[in-house]
Amino acid sequence: METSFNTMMRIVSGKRLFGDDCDVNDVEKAKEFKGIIKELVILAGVNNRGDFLPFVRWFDFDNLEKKLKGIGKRTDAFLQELIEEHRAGKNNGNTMIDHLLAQQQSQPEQYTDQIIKGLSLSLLLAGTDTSALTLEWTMANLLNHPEVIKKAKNEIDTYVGPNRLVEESDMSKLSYIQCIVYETLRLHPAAPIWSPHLSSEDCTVGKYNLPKDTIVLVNAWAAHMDPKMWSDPTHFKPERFENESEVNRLLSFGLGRRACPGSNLAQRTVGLSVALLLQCFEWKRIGKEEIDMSEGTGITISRKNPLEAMCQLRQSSAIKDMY
Ligand code: HEM
Repeated sequence: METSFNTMMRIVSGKRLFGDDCDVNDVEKAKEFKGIIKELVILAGVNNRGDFLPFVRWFDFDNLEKKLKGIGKRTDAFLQELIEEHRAGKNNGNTMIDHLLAQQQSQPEQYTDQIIKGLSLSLLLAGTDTSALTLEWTMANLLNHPEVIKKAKNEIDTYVGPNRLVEESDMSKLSYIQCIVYETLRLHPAAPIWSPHLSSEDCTVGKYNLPKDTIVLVNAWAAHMDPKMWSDPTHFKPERFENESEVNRLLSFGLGRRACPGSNLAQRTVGLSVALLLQCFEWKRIGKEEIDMSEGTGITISRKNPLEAMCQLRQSSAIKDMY
């Protein structure tokens, strides 16, 4: 989660907030914000009785409103501080906040601080947990399939070799690693239920007639498990994506105008992270039993139990040079 948080923070504000070389105050703030994201993701997936029985809202039985207001204030303070740092010229550069503040100069009514905070939060919320979970599920799948690890390492050894680390530009050659990421996105789509879509005109989906303005909730997870769509759907088989056209059947990033704008970034960062983890370490399960693949609850598909694994540095010149 810290890696994906750093990636998103670099885009939004140009800072990394986790790592040995980071300012201690920043690390403290980042820890707090990481906690906020976790809480928000959990709260977003909670069933609110008040949505179904409006009179129940008066009582706020589960304290949901109070919790959300509290988190809202903490989030707002974190993001406002980021904006003020940029406004004061402390962190200026090619970042999202800087570009939006530049727009604020010419169109202040359009680009208010509130809008800038909202956009920053959308990226941090939508991009952090999803990418981190996908990486965790990928590693869990790999630990249960040592033969896949072996094939992926062969690919890295062939196309990158032992003398340097994998770079982003190598990813187009590491097609098997991409297949591993696709297969993980099929089995564990981090955002299984798309954001609500609305039919803009009368239409038919499968055997259902949808009148205009019907809210449609798509369950990507269920479609990915459909035996009519995928052979042996519950099994982890990255090879199924060696036929490139199969990728078009993945629904993990939504479809249409509201599809995920971070899909390319997410696939690249997860793919590169997996490649580096396999290039630099030997991986093993902590016991003989397979890794438990039970899912937790919430709006994103997290693991029920955090992944635990053993790893050992691989002996190669690229890795030795780093130490
Ligand atoms: C593996 C990682 C990710 C997965 C599985 C994922 C999945 C999704 C899904 C299913 C949607 C809803 C699409 C729809 O309703 O049609 C969505 C929306 C969105 N995602 Fe992602 N996402 C990921 C990473 C990211 C990243 C890295 C970013 C930011 C750079 C991002 C930003 C967004 C935003 C802003 C939306 C809302 C788009 C809109 O409503 O117009 N996501 N994502």
